[in-house]
Amino acid sequence: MSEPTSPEKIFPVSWDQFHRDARALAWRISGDGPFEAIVCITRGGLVPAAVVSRELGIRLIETICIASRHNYRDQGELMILKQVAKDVVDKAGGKGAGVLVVDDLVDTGKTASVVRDILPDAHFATVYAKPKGRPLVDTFITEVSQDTWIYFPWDMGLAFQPPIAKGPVG
Ligand SMILES: O=P(O)(O)OC[C@H]1O[C@H](OP(=O)(O)OP(=O)(O)O)[C@H](O)[C@@H]1O
Ligand code: HPA
Ligand SMILES: [Mg+2]
Repeated sequence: MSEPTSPEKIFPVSWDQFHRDARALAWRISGDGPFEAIVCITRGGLVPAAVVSRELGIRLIETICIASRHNYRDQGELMILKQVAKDVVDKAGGKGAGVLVVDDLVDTGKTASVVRDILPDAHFATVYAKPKGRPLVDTFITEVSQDTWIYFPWDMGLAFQPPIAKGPVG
């Protein structure tokens, strides 16, 4: 079932800001390791996972491929397109101890709870968090309100801005 999602506020994030926030995430979790592997939740987790793996020197990177928003913002059925490889799940007792799970954000928490079921002892880190999903993450950098939509740099491009004096367009 899709949920009605029409956030009132927007939070646009530039590449520069995202890099700084992802690096801050690496700093914050640097004392929580050591981590043997990163499990990155694609696609949004790919970029922060690259930054965190570089900062913390973690070279074993696995993915779990999950899609839930098939029509842009509206959340639909959550589909696991690719599972975590067995050798990574089997590390440190089979519950994810020593594994760092990385995603761009936690919103309703549905994606995070599915991954937690697979890796209950993993450390779960996201760059951004909304209140509903926040209890499911161990570490995040910035919290935004539930009615805020985060625009990631890979979803945006440069666009002409009409002068303020021209008034609102449309
Ligand atoms: O907490 P939730 O409400 O589950 O939402 C958070 C998830 O939604 C987005 O992924 P999406 O399924 O849209 O796929 P994408 O990463 O490929 O953009 C985002 O990257 C998170 O993984
Ligand atoms: N922005 C981008 N993708 C998302 C969001 C958001 O606020 N919530 C869930 N997926
Ligand atoms: Mg995602």
